[in-house]
Amino acid sequence: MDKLIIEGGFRLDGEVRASGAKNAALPILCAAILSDEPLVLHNVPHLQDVKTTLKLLGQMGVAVQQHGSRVEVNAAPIRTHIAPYELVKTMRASILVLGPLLARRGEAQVSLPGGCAIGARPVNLHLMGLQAMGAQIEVENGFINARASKLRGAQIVFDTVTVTGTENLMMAAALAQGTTVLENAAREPEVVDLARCLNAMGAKIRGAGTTTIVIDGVDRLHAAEYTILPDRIESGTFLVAGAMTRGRVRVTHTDPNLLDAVLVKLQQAGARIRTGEDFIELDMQGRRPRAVNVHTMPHPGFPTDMQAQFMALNCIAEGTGIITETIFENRFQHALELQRLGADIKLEGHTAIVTGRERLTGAPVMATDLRASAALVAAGLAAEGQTCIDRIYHLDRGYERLEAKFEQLGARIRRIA
Ligand SMILES: CC(=O)N[C@H]1[C@@H](OP(=O)(O)OP(=O)(O)OC[C@H]2O[C@@H](n3ccc(=O)[nH]c3=O)[C@H](O)[C@@H]2O)O[C@H](CO)[C@@H](O)[C@@H]1O
Ligand SMILES: C=C(OP(=O)(O)O)C(=O)O
Repeated sequence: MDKLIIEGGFRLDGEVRASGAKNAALPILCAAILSDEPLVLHNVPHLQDVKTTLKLLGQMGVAVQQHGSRVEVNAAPIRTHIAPYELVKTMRASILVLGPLLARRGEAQVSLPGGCAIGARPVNLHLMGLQAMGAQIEVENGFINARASKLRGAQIVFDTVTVTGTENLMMAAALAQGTTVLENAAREPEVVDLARCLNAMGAKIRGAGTTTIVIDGVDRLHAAEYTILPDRIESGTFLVAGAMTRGRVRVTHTDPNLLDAVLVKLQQAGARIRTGEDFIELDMQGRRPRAVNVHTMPHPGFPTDMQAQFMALNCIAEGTGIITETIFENRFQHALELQRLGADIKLEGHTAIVTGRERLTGAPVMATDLRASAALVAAGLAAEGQTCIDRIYHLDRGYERLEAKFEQLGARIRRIA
């Protein structure tokens, strides 16, 4: 198993390019199932979850061609509606084939998904929505078996805001008979990106980015070409690491509008932030960050996918910061590992009280999930001495060439097999 070795305690200084967003690329790749014409995508990030999705699509008979960040997916030859456990278990987003398979083929057999162990993560709202659209669904032997001769438009109110739930139903509704209204829908930029791509394929979706999305079903979707939006969580991860090392980091090919809640917190932490249309520059001017309070919320609130990185920031900041996680019930596993680097963290239910230490010291640690791993990398870069991070396959699921990009910023980081 690969590990990362970090020699920490040095300022990051430099420029790094953001990749395309994992959480937009994954649903958009699944959207290709809805059409029998090619979907050409640009800015697709090279990371393990994308590879797994392409393998899953390939196994269903979908034709895939990849040249760098350009991926062409053609679902004309699709021949099966089964998403097997072996592939689905590694990746939460594989549930996103359910809606498209059901809409296009009238049938889907999808293993219950895996992914980051950050909470129970049920899919009841995905299933409830599809049932409201006329699907018959049974869960048996670890598989969701769904059937519908033709999905019908429906009025669906989500009990809880769900990102992939909104995406799955939006895709299913694109080919349903009649109009679907999704109430209390997720407003994440990745939901908007999916809606834009579907509309480029001929779907009739309006309201994406608000809490009410209206989808007029169409008979078929056609070929399209689309560019995936930048990864706001990857961008935010580089900025936090820059702040923790009292450095200067410029992220290019990104979109500052996607990171409002995160940039506010970085400014509160004492960072000087400068933005342009497609870049964000953070400069700590050599100063130690100040601790900040963070309360995770659905978009446009503070993203849970940046919570671990801000906990790491508070570990080395001046003062005490309170982190409240409201989305996932088990997303504090990084706290125990950060304590190995000398952090002062008290956990009380879904709250973590973090008192910053002047210095952290390197230690062997274990990555437990994707953003926990990113937090450990940032902490390792700020800690004095050597940090060795084990189980980095979590990191490879969601970051493209992470160590190469950090090296570009001056980090002393290497991968060992
Ligand atoms: C591939 C992808 O885009 N993953 C993102 C997506 O995950 P994902 O879409 O899985 O997360 P959700 O938005 O669905 O989860 C939000 C909350 O709703 C609950 N819930 C969800 C569905 C359901 O049917 N029933 C239910 O109770 C979940 O347990 C959780 O407590 O949004 C999360 C929240 O921003 C991010 O952390 C993930 O990075
Ligand atoms: C939790 C995440 O991913 P997933 O939903 O794919 O497990 C994430 O991207 O932080």
